[in-house]
Amino acid sequence: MLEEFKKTLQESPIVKKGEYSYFVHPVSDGIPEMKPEILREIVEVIKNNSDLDIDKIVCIEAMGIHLATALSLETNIPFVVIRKREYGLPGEVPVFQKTGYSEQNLYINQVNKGEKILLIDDVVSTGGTYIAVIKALKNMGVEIKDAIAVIEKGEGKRIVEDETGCSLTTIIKMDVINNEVVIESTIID
Ligand SMILES: O=P(O)(O)OC[C@H]1O[C@H](OP(=O)(O)OP(=O)(O)O)[C@H](O)[C@@H]1O
Ligand SMILES: Nc1nc2[nH]cnc2c(=O)[nH]1
Repeated sequence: MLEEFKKTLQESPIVKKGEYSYFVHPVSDGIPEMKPEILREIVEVIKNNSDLDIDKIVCIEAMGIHLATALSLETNIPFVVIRKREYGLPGEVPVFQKTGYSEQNLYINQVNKGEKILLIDDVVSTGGTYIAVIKALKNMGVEIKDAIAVIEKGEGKRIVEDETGCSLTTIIKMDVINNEVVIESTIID
């Protein structure tokens, strides 16, 4: 279980974004090509480790979308996308997202007070994205039953949990050391 995911992650090219060492992997970038078995394994692990008594899956553009799609097809639970585009629809909530290499606004639409959700994204690294999104969803009165970041890079999980009080499930913990991906643990170890 997770063998192909671990192997491909270890083979990730590393590119520099300023000082930031950015790994490139199908789960987090859509390149190199995604092997369907990696997605299947991720969905299986999420199903086994989540409360699926929820109203919807909520993912973050762009690289949460294929994960939410795969999970939705497998569970029959609908999903919505927190977009990078502003729509100006009634109730839209803007969220300022700052990562290790970028900053921009995200926009939450069609997630309602009192709804139970599973939040999913591909990576947690500095924690900037999850902290901003979780705080906004909590302020909106949304019940986050599970928050999942498939790949945990560095200390992102702890940072998010300390800052939001919301527990974050991650499937693979890794870091980039001396220009290479080092896998530290997986959820099934
Ligand atoms: O923990 P953080 O440091 O905040 O990093 C995590 C975020 O970075 C990536 O998003 P990015 O903004 O690169 O967008 P993408 O999904 O469109 O690639 C990733 O999808 C997370 O949303
Ligand atoms: N693909 C990818 N996404 C990220 N999101 C935050 N950090 C990273 C990274 O190093 N690689």
